[in-house]
Amino acid sequence: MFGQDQLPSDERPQRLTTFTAKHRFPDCLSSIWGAAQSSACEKPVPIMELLWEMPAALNATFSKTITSKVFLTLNTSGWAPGNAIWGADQPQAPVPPHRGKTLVIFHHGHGESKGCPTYGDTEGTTDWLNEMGLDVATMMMPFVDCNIIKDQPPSRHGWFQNFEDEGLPWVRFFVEPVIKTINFAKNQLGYEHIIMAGLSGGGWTTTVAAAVDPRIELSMPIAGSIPCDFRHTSWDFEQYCGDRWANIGNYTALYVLAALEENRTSYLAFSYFMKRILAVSMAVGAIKESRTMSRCHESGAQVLREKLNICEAALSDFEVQTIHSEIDSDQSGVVDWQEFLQFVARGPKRPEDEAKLFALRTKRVHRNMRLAFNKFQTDQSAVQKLFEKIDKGCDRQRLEVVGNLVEGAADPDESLEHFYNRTKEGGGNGAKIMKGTPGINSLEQRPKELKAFYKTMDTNGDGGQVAVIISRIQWPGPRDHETRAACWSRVLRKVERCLEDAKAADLCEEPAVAQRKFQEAARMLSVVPNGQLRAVEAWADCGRAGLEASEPFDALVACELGLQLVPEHWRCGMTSALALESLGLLNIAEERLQAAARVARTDRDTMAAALEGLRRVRARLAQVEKGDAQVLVEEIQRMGSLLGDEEAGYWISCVGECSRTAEGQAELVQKGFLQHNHKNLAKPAEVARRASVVALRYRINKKLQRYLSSAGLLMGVADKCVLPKAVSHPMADGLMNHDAWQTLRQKRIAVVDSAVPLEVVAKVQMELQALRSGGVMQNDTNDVCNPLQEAKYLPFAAGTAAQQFREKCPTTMQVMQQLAGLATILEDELGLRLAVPQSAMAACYPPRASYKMHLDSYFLHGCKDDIPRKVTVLLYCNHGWEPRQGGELCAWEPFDQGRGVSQRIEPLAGRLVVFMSEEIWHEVLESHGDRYALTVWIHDRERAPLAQL
Ligand SMILES: O=C(O)CCC(=O)C(=O)O
Ligand SMILES: [Fe+2]
Repeated sequence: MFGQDQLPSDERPQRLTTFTAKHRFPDCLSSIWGAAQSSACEKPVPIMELLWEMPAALNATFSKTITSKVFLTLNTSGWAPGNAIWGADQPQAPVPPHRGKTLVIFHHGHGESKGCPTYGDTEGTTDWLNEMGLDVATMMMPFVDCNIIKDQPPSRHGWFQNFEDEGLPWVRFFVEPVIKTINFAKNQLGYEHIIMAGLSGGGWTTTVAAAVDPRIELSMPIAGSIPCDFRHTSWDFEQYCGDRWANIGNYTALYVLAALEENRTSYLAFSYFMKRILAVSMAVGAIKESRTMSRCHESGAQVLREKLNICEAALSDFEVQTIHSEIDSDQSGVVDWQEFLQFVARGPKRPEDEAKLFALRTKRVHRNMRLAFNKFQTDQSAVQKLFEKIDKGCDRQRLEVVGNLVEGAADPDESLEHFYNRTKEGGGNGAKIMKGTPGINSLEQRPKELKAFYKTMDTNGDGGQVAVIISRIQWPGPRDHETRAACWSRVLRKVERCLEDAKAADLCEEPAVAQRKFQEAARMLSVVPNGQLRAVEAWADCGRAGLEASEPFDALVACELGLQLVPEHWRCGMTSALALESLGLLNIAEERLQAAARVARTDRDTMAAALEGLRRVRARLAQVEKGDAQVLVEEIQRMGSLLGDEEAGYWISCVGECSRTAEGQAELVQKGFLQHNHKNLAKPAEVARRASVVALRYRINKKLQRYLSSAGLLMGVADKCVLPKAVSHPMADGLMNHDAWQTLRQKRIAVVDSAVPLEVVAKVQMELQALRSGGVMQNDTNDVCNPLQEAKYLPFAAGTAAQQFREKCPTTMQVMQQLAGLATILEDELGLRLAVPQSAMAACYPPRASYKMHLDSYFLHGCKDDIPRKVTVLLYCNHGWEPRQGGELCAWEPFDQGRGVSQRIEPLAGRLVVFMSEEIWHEVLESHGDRYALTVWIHDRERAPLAQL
């Protein structure tokens, strides 16, 4: 695979231009600061621009021409001999630059020159190299900085996931421009030596390029990668250690290849990653001496820093402690030889990581299957065949129900009768399927029997909802000629078997199996006549086993499902509190334990258990509040492992970086992760610890909401979606004009005034005010970033719940549907594949409420299971809003986390704001009035669960 004969041989770029750019030399600017006109530092620089074009096609949808620009600049020794280019000895008339023998390729990775004004030279590195007498080819990765293209994929490098999924090589799009540039430099321009250096993503590219192309004699990757064994947290798609190609070489092999031949050298500059390596070396050192290493006290870290002659910023106590605890797998506080060897040997692949990877793969397979199913459904006879298969000899009635459900948009709370009538009237695919389904018409003509059918489905006597039917589909119903009673006893036999298996697994200490079996039993028991009490018990056991299997999210969901059946169930309540405790959500755990203690008042033992839990959680809360370093580190680890390396790594490294400077600490306060009085603590590590706990807890809470929502316990977070065409709206077209679409494409955010007529907005506002005074909107006390906001997710698509709201707030419903109708147009205008959840958010920011700086989805920042929000659509409904009432929305430029300038958008009535949920950091400033808004989030179809089979 390696070696020049495998590399592309192109040596002529698709376009070659030369031009002279007025270039402002950064070095110069600083030396004349305040003294002269900055234009005095601008000099014409001759530049040769190469353009490489690579077609990257997967199929009709994923096809782009990837362009890579390379800027060749010659050494500027003519301008200034030596290093001090603006010194007194600068020649009056410069000697024209001449080409040397060595070309340095400097790769800027993700580049940050903001739109390429300085031929990609982000921070003057190219200048500096030129001044040193070197010729430089400056380049960067596809889709960034100078390589941004017209129909840029919004996910940037995440776009290559599609290639990864299909097993097609995509690393070439990053590396081949480098190789071709070397071809050009050597064969066309006659350079004799090639050096390559790069920063960050450029460091990564340097590592990969130097491994495959032996013509690179000297390579210097800076902060680009780290061996995967060190649990590297990547910042962008191409660098994931999970990618197939990275598994081949695990980076380490690539480093070796870069210096394999005698005449080749590679300097690796780890910078940021250095810390982890140092920490491990420290462990080795300590182990060599004493064979064990006790938890690193701060003084220990200090000794280490002194020995290595590095400062605290390079290796913080926090870092040392974190790595120590990572190695200390039994958490005894002491690392022994065994643990250390294990750590080094196992790299990132612990059994639980393997399991997670496996789950991810399974999810992917499921997603593909779902997509396949969607295609399948359009063919009526195929659907019928499918039913036959699912039905497997069960009664006709079930078959028809499946038919109804295929039509989608099933609201679990909708009454069966309403659901049946709606699908019948609904037209489209569902109606066709029903008409073609044998037996359905005959039932329709016999209303009495239809009613009887509803009744048989209403097993728990609460009126019969779609949810019951859905759960019934999950177990085998009565077979042909089987009586209903016989069917139930068959199900009960299955339940008993499940429970036996579960208990056996309990005895064998296989909690994951027990959890699954208890869950299966609980599901069946929930629909068996009079099964509720046993169902709750099974849910409680499922929760307990889930906790033992270290699956607190699942455990919590199980207990909540139990509590839905019997709200006062003590064991479910208690286990749910324990699950919250192990999630690190101590505040809610405390509330739950208080409630459990109240319920348990009559029973001494249970009361004692609740009080014991309460004492433990309160003590923990107090330690966290006090800032106890060890406790905070433990909480960070606990929540970090629940979030996964990638997401946790993102938040911990962001917070860690911010804690080091006053400016960064202010940003943490702005994001809601740091209390004012914790700024300027003696050590940045203390700030980092406190803020990391808050940030991780915030993300855990969000993750929990996704779990609850997927289990149908919470509306509005991970709702099932429908395809955009199912919610297209004739008036959506009028919301945005040509210019607005253009702005959205380019700036990733667009603001449209009077998108909805004022009289309509006034009605919406009145309806929302009425909802709010009816106590329908609620505040999430755990959302530290969004304090005091009150919100309600309104189902706007179908079902009885939507019916209810339609009666209460008809105009709001219409407007929400109109906003959701933007999805089809968004698909066309931005080339996206979208899906629309079936609810939207109505929110009120009362006085003092705000929303700290955030993204609406962190998918591109490592949180791969975040809500798949792609586009945020907001409509403000505040008649006569005045500037003194505050509440402006501040939005930064794409991917700018609040460092540059932001636009301030007042929440004026009828104003529509549309932006890319994963790209635009935004904040709502403190409101001084009751500020109303409607928000529809449009999801990425690839990752959204569709409301169909
Ligand atoms: O109401 C607004 O202006 C924005 C609210 C927001 O950012 C959100 O709910 O995610
Ligand atoms: Fe937001």
